[in-house]
Amino acid sequence: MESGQREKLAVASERAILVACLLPDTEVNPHDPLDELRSLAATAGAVVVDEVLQKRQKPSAKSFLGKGKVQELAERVKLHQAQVIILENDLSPSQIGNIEKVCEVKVLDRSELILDIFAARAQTHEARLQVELAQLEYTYPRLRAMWTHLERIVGGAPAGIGTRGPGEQQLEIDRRIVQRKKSILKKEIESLQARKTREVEARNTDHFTVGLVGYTNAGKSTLFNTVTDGEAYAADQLFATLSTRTREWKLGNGDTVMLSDTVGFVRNLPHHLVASFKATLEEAVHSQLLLVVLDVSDPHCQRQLRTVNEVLDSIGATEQPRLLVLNKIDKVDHNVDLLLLQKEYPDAIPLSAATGRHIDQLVEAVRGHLHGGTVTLTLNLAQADGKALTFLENRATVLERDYQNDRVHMTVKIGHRQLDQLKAMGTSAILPDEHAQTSGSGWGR
Ligand SMILES: Nc1nc2c(ncn2[C@@H]2O[C@H](COP(=O)(O)OP(=O)(O)OP(=O)(O)O)[C@@H](O)[C@H]2O)c(=O)[nH]1
Ligand SMILES: [Mg+2]
Repeated sequence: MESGQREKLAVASERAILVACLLPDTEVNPHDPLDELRSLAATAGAVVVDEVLQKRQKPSAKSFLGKGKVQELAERVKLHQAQVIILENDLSPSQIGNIEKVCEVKVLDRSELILDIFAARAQTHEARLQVELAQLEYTYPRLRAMWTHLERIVGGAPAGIGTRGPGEQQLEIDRRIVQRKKSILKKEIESLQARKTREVEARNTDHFTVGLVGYTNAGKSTLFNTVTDGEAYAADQLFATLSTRTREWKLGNGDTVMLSDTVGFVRNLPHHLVASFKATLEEAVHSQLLLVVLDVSDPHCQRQLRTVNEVLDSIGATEQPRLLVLNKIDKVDHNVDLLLLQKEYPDAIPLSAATGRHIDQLVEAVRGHLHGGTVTLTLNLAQADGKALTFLENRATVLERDYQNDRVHMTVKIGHRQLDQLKAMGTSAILPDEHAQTSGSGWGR
């Protein structure tokens, strides 16, 4: 085949060969380096017909894999009548092109596979815009590079990913048009984000907000449905949820919080996706408490927890407390991971979102965070305490506010961690002693 391998990036029901090139710093499961790629491929609907591993000290500049390995792949493609090669590693456009030339089938890297899944799943207007932008940024240069050494232009409207997002058709369009399209998409997304931020902030002042975060397939949507009678889509596949949903969670005794379900994380999420899905995670970034949901029946749950914490740090969700939820305990009896996690995180709550077991403990813990402690303080506005004031408005619940000249006396409900942050921000702002005192119980957990 001399051209057109990549006219259609979707891999649904295609025969796929999975390949991982293991470099000294490749972050995969050493016992089964292809496990995650396998689930991603299955989620995208590919049929895996073969798996290939190669160990190298560094990638080959030309085709990432060694020359002999690429030859071997070409033979395996023929043997299994494979239609696509999917690599664990992220390749440069020309490396992809070079493997395609030898193997005569299309080649996708991990980021493109994830993009493909996102493209198929994106349901809201915003999610679609984000996927489209990410495809323009990531896939377009790769298609373009391929194109330059193709002699013949394949006409006709492509199916599959090309109809969902910007696919092969874009190849015929001038680069400048793509640039213009990108900036229009960015503007549109920015305005959606700004609106969302305003909505989230408005919600935060009315209600205590709780965000569900975690690795994809951890059970966030199941937990969301269990506690809110919501109807978030829960399914045994990766990235079942692609946009955020928020509902009331009644904790009993008249206590209500707003709970948001969010998109799941995955190791090494392509950075264009991290950037573009930040908006989807906006609710999580701004929520006052994060419930980190972990699937303890997954043998890689420890690693997944690390990924989740890293992603949260990278999107700036660092101010609110994180409460660890050890989900799917109905699937395991005292496995080692569960015991280790409980030892390491004594506040973690083991439960089953599916059966409802120990949900009451979660409710109690959230209630503890909701009530936090009450602090009375005075901000001296003449001393440039605008920052502290904004912080309080966003991160605490203001119960009372009384302006007197250049001072504002406030009573706020605030968590431990937030109070520490407030203090670190400039204690001159807070008049101590008789004005600033903490009261009440139920701090944290
Ligand atoms: N056995 C068991 N299965 C569960 C439990 N919670 C969730 N599941 C199953 O795990 C799968 C994934 O659940 P979801 O709720 O869709 O997971 P998610 O975290 O929302 O996933 P994404 O939306 O992809 O990020 C589904 O098949 C659920 O039925 C549980 O407590 N026990
Ligand atoms: Mg979900």
